[in-house]
Amino acid sequence: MAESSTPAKAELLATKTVQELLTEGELVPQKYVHKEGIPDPNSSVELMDTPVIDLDLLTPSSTTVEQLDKLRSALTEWGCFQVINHGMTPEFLDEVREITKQFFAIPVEEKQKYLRPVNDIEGYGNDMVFSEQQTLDWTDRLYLTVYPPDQRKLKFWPENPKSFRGTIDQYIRKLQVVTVTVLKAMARSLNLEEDFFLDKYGEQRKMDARFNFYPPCSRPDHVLGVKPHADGTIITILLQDKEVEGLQFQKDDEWFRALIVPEALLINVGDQAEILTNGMFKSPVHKVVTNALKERISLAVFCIPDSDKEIEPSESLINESRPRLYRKMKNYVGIYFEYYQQGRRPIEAAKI
Ligand SMILES: O=C(O)CCC(=O)C(=O)O
Ligand SMILES: [Fe+2]
Repeated sequence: MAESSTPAKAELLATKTVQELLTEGELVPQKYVHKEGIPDPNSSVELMDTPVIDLDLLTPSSTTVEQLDKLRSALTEWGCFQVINHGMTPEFLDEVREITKQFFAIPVEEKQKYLRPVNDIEGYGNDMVFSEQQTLDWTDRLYLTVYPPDQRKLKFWPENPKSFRGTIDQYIRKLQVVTVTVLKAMARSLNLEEDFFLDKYGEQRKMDARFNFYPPCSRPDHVLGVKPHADGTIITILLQDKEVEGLQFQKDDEWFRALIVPEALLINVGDQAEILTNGMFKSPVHKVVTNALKERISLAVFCIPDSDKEIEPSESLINESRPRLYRKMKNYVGIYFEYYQQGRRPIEAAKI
């Protein structure tokens, strides 16, 4: 989640979408080039060994100690895991991927109807640009608030493909159930009260969806699909492309490739869960590399706590050997952007 709120006083610059650039010529503009180069953008990077967990085995009635251990060690070591048996068929997930591809494939002029206004976060376009110095991401996006339903700005919701709105509505409904089950299991895995994370997620919880489209890029050794960042969420639920890799996670200063499991959702811890667990769960730094030949899509759904909730480490995870690492924060996503654009990790703002 590289964007979350609109900062008050930045000068916003309009840019073209990557798809538009590509219709104009082959050359990658300097604004996208990381001069120092991208270390190892391709498959010589090792695969992560995060677990694939059956969601059914995380429900209170069927959880075993073994499952919770598996979950806890994935979230403390990597900050992410993949989940299967989440109540959606592989065909339905393919449909979600398909409508994403179809939206980005409609003519540019038609997509312009959904264009993100320069000072808004929602809509179709690319990164908000704050300075001439910002290195841009090689991606086009559609960013939508998808939950609660009454906060949807339908003017940004595509009518083409026809099934877009209905399919996303259904997908988001299913994700409510997944989110509740996962947040409860996360709490139980740390011996916290089952509703610990859910309470912090709050009544006024929000979900934003970011549909990502990464066109092929002729310079994968110097251009990133998404710069390294951690998400400002409590958790993020990601539907990856079924065939094309690109996502990488950092662990102990090394990068690892996320495995594609077509029928799975990838769930990662966000900064707010790292704060709530006093650093027990890691909000992992991740990035997306580009591919010279193939396009890639993904759909990230950001679970964002009620901005009125105070987010601070659980007392039960603070002790002599693990002193309190973070202070109390409110509306974390409000500070997220400011830090991100300065190239700093927003979670630093919460560090004691
Ligand atoms: O495209 C991906 O796989 C990940 C995108 C991502 O990290 C994000 O949108 O925050
Ligand atoms: Fe992310």
